[in-house]
Amino acid sequence: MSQIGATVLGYPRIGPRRELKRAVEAYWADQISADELTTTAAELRASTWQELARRGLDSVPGNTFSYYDHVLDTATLFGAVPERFQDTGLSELDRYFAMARGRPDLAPLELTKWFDTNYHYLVPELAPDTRFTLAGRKPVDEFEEAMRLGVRTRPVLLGPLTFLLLAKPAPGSPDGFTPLKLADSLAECYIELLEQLHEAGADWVQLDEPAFAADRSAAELCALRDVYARVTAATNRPKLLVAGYFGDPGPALPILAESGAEAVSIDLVSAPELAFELSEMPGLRTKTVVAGVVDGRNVWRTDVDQALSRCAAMAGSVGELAVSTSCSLLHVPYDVDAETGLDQDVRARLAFARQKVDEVVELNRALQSGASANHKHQTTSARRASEPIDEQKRRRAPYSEREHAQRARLGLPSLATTTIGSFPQTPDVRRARADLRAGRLSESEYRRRMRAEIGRVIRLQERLGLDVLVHGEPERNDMVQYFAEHLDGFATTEHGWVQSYGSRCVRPPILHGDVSRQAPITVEWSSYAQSLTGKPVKGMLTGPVTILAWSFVRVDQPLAQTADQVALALRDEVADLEQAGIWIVQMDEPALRELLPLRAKDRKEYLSWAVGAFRLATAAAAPGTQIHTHLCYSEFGDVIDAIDGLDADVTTIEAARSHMQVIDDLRAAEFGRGVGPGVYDIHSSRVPSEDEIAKRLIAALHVVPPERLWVNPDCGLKTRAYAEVEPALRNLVRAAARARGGQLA
Ligand SMILES: CN1c2c(nc(N)[nH]c2=O)NC[C@@H]1CNc1ccc(C(=O)N[C@@H](CCC(=O)N[C@@H](CCC(=O)N[C@@H](CCC(=O)O)C(=O)O)C(=O)O)C(=O)O)cc1
Ligand SMILES: N[C@@H](CCS)C(=O)O
Ligand SMILES: [Zn+2]
Repeated sequence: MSQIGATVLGYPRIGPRRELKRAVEAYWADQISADELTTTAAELRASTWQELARRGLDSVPGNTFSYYDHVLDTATLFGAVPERFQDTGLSELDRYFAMARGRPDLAPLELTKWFDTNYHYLVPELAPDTRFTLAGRKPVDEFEEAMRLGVRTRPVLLGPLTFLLLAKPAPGSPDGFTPLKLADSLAECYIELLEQLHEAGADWVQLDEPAFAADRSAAELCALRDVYARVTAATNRPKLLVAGYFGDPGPALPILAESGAEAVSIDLVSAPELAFELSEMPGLRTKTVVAGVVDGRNVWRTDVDQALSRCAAMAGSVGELAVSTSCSLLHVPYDVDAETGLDQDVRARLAFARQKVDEVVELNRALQSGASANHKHQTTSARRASEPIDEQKRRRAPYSEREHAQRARLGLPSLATTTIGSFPQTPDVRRARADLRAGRLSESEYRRRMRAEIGRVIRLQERLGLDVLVHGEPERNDMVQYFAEHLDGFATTEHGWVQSYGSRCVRPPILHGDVSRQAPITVEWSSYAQSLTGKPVKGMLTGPVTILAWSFVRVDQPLAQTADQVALALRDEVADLEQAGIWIVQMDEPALRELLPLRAKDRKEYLSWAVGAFRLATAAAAPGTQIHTHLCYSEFGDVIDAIDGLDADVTTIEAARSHMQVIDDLRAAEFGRGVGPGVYDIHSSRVPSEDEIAKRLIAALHVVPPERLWVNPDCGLKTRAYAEVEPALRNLVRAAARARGGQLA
């Protein structure tokens, strides 16, 4: 049987030119048939396997393809389809997409972020009566498909424990039910699947268990031991590689070391100290340890000497040593070579997925030959920013004084209505930007079109009767990339797409050096919008933590220091907006929760610098300038104190999807400033009724006094269409008016 040798834990699947995104979206729009979609998918899989084999991997991961999300794939594979999606009369493929995206009459599964990355998965819903069955053949079919092309893959499956730990109890489940209670029945299905893969000729299967990089209870660790005892005891099965990543698996590692699995992989990028601790785990002496020395989540070339010395440290403690990436390469773009516009110095320091495959192969070769490679790649610049000054993180007046000054200046009503910033990015707007990039449109014509769009957005908001207007962000391709394109110290890519969720992708900027701002970035657009209306226009900025969270960051200085550099640049932007007569500035921090360390012991330090960076960016604002912040995409209950610590005058926060759960969190924290719990779920095309919004306002008014309650959607409207946005906002404004008039009871 083959050894693992050089491998990667997973690979991007959207296609080097986003072929899958385009095909899936065309299928949804009825522009191509299911057959055409499956053909594109098969072509993408084939080219991935062939390329990975050609580049010299000894073990090629399989089953890394997904039409939407690998957690959803796992749920459907094991028959965990919530009742509302059964008997719909839909084809298997359409039912799968309905679970992901919903239908007018069917709520989708909840979407949430994958550990501390910018990828989002669909949350399986499990109930006490969920009966797992092996309902599909995807991993087996794809294994056989690859075999026909001459590649024996190593099918990658989401591990049973991580699957259960990522799931949530289905609505209506009794108190005390946890998905983990279904472990026995799920283990049986894994055994059946492993038998099928064995029969098909798979010699290795990878089971991903990243959930153990977070704090886990004794019961969860026990379940890990029991399930793996059961699964590994199966007789007709391939060898098992259990992959832990995104951090130190802590007490899970000795359990896996003593289990019957033939291999474990460890993430030596996030937990390099593990390389020196394996000697304490005798169970590993008979196992293959897959050393995750090539960073699967960042884009810097690997320091070969450092990687080899980590491998060398493990040599005496393990059976076989294999070389790999720290995690799946899902989180990095395909190919540096496609980026012809990048600065040469920056480019020379980068490795995307393809280059990382080459690095793994090269490292494994060096390891086998016992040679120490003499390549040295300095990952990032070593320049240092000046120390942040604590006084710069405090506003000039306490909230009570600021509230007074802002009330006098802005004269807003109770339950003031606003939106979160972006309005629909219409095909015309996106096309104009594509034309600008391609040189088909001049810079001045592009600006003229964006101003025309801003004019339309302002007129619409005036017609609807909103109180605080926005310019609509038409000029932004993305809320982080746009700022990166205007700041020194960042590089941006042309083709560096990474899947964020489903067919949606982002191009994370590359933060490679010291960050600074040469000139105002947003002032021109916000002041143009303000010139068109007598109502206040909110300036719109992305906060330092979110800019870091959604970029590839330098690793040669602490993140806290980089955050303060970004914050100082934004601080200048806030000052310029004030200077231009913008009295309300929103600094979005949707990713504040996203960077929260997986282990509780590391959180205090993170929250301290993250909150500090936000304050550094905003605190210089005059007391009469109203600072808003906006948070979304997460549940914020466990960071509510940090949100309070941001000291923003108004916090708008996603709430509609979580049934206004945030209201209870705010009550518990005695949150004493302006708050806008989102009353309209912008993730769905459904138009919320006036009554429904009014009910949400009633719930909020139990906790927040009317003069501090803001009425707004959950998040920006960029992914929606005007046909939905206009009636939804009309209902929102009407519901607020009813509430102001006390007509809610
Ligand atoms: C809020 N979220 C974000 C995250 N990370 C970010 N960096 N940004 C975010 O907004 N993480 C958490 C969440 C994730 N959510 C989303 C939501 C929506 C998207 C999304 O819609 N992505 C778009 C791409 C956006 C973009 O960069 N647009 C560019 C390029 C557009 C493009 O593809 N152009 C075409 C030509 C178009 C034409 O001719 O009509 C082309 O180049 O081929 C732009 O507007 O200029 C997506 O389509 O996937 C992502 C994450
Ligand atoms: N201002 C941004 C925030 C998104 S989280 C928007 O409205 O799209
Ligand atoms: Zn948002």
